[in-house]
Amino acid sequence: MTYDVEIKQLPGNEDISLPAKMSELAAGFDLYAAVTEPLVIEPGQRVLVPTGFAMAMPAQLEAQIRPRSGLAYKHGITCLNTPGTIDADYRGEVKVLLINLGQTPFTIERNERIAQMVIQVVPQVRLVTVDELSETVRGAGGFGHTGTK
Ligand SMILES: O=c1ccn([C@H]2C[C@H](O)[C@@H](COP(=O)(O)OP(=O)(O)OP(=O)(O)O)O2)c(=O)[nH]1
Ligand SMILES: [Mg+2]
Repeated sequence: MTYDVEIKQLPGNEDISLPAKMSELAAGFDLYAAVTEPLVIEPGQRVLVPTGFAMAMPAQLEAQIRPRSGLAYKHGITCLNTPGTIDADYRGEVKVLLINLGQTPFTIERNERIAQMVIQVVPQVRLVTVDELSETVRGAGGFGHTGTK
């Protein structure tokens, strides 16, 4: 099924590319930095990077902001809150929270691709409060209880 998702370029960002897929079957739309001037992220520093656009999705969708593996592998640049969550009712500018986990400063240029956005269907769920939960073999086991590591 194909969903229509509205995106709106925000004033002053006409030169910033809108989210775009880099290959025909790419899962994510790459997001571009709307920084006004080159932005240096020092090792260990986190920055909230504007993208220059806002969006409106049908109620059953969410958008996830994920790191780009190339930036992560080559420079240690990743999303701190990965995956970031864009709610269907959010109308503000989409922003990307980056952190530099590398050992050297990294400079983001205006209109550079900094992250990607994957849009997914969120099942409509109702939470039902109960006194007893159904039993399972796993029960309360977790956090590695099936192995030694
Ligand atoms: O990487 C992100 C994460 C969030 N947002 C925007 C869209 C999202 O709908 C809103 C709220 O995000 P979230 O629910 O993760 O943050 P919160 O700390 O719970 O804030 P709020 O109280 O506004 O929900 O912020 C972004 O632009 N980029
Ligand atoms: Mg929230």
